[in-house]
Amino acid sequence: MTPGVRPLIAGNWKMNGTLRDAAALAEGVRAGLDRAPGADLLICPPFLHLHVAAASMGWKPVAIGGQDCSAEANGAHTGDVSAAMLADAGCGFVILGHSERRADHGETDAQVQAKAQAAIEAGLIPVVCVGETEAQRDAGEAEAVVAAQIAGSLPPDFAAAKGVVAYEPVWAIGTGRTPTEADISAMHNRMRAEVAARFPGLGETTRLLYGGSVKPSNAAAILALPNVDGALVGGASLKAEDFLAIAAAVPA
Ligand SMILES: O=C(CO)[C@H](O)COP(=O)(O)O
Repeated sequence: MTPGVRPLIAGNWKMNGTLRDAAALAEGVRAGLDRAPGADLLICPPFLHLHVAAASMGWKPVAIGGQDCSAEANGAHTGDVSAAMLADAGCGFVILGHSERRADHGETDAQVQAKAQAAIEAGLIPVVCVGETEAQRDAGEAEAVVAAQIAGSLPPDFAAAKGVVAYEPVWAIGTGRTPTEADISAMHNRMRAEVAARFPGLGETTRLLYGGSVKPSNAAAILALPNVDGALVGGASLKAEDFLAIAAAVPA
């Protein structure tokens, strides 16, 4: 953890479940909140399930987020959802630049930066994802790739808007494989240096999350690492029990 920074445990539900599932999952998280007093919690349902999740929370105290937004404010952009629409639906956050968006939709750093700026202007906190592929790690390029993604994906207002960076090595997502604690530490230390250099006076306390096969059994060790200020959880966030167990693993 980073001294003075309140941890954030975020659940990315991806494209899973029905309205009924979303209501039950959100209610399960809300009902178990007292197990995780040491962290802020964020759930990111699919767009169509945002309203039932928000209603279940009574709009608080678990934050709600989208999984993407348009860089455009409105207009003829079929299929897109604007940042203002997310805010209107009860969101306080939005995940941007997830590796699945970068891979499935060809999103570039410049596009992610534009989306993050749009999110900030709509009053949302962007959670910008970065991370290397397995080939990039094997080639010894992991830190350089992540540093370049940070340089290219974060808009100038990012740190002042309390933007969050999530390190998610692509090869660790949904695979059950995680980097070693030493590798996570090395990457998060590098990320801290990059963000602090880019945003002097603010980047030192920017929340840096780790994501990629986080589960109850490995959460405590990962969350105890310096410069790891929380987690972005995929599969394990689909069970309230597991998500809350991860949040409860935040060091006191
Ligand atoms: O979604 C994640 C959180 O964004 C990330 O992809 C990790 O997924 P997981 O490996 O299923 O936890």
